[in-house]
Amino acid sequence: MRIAVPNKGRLHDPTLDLLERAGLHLVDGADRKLYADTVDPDVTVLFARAADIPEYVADGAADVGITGLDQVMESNPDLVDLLDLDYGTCRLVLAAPEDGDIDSVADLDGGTVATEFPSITRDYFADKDVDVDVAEVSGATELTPHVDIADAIVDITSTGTTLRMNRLGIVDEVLQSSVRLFARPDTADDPKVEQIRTALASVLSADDKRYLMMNVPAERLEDVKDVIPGMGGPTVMDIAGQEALAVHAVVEEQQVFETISDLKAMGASDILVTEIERLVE
Ligand SMILES: Nc1ncnc2c1ncn2[C@@H]1O[C@H](COP(=O)(O)OP(=O)(O)OP(=O)(O)O)[C@@H](O)[C@H]1O
Ligand SMILES: O=P(O)(O)OC[C@H]1O[C@H](OP(=O)(O)OP(=O)(O)O)[C@H](O)[C@@H]1O
Repeated sequence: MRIAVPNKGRLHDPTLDLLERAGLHLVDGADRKLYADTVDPDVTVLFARAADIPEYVADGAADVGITGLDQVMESNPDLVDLLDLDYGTCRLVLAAPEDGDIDSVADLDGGTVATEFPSITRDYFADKDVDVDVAEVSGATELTPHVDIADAIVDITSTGTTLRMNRLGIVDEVLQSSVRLFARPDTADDPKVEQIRTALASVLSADDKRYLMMNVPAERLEDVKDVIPGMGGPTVMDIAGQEALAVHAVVEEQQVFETISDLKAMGASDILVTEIERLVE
């Protein structure tokens, strides 16, 4: 099983972090290599450009890939999106000069749009029934409307800084993107692919949860159970030679603060809150 991951750029580090947290540590992950083995003898990592990864998966050079949805949609929309990994979050937008006369998609009829995403852009305008020339560029897209190469652009934005700096305003949103785990339709159901999907999903599930451990007076157990919004109820254990019970539960991170106040009011003591590495649901 081969996983294609970004070899550089903003997606490289978070992707390797995620693999590591999922238990797929690289065993010889020196930078700038093409391949790396992982601790799982059946899983190899293939490093490739973020934009090339969908092609590698489609061609069979890799079995699954991790890259932005924008890259998948541009290269091969037939690939199967298995899991939203929740980073590399950005939007592909149609933008035009703020002081120009393009206020709507229809205003671009007969015009030119520059983009690094020609396929998505063509599909978008075909869908809107607006006739444009698409000029493919390989970077610095934001400059093109100011040098008369294009009337508008389709490009990535996240904070909006780049558009603002180039005095471009958003006309419409074309696609919301984030990093995905994806596969070919014929391998999407493979048990090993499912194993990788489960491992990555377990890291995401653990991210917004905390493990709570505490001692609870036996007579307050039912009250404590009521305030712990844990998954499937808490685990309750006797403590040798003591009246109190040990109670463990998984709770949503954003509920930890409130839950602890309630628990203390019920006499819970020695409350420990820890992070969870993985949670297989
Ligand atoms: N500003 C951003 N905020 C969040 N995600 C982004 C941003 N820009 C790009 N991305 C996501 O990261 C992916 C890769 O972008 P990045 O800029 O790291 O690669 P790249 O520069 O195209 O790589 P290469 O240099 O190999 O061509 C994009 O396809 C998109 O999904
Ligand atoms: O809305 P913002 O937060 O300003 O982000 C948007 C910018 O981020 C990306 O470029 P990046 O910084 O990765 O440079 P590159 O595409 O030249 O690698 C993208 O191509 C935009 O230009």
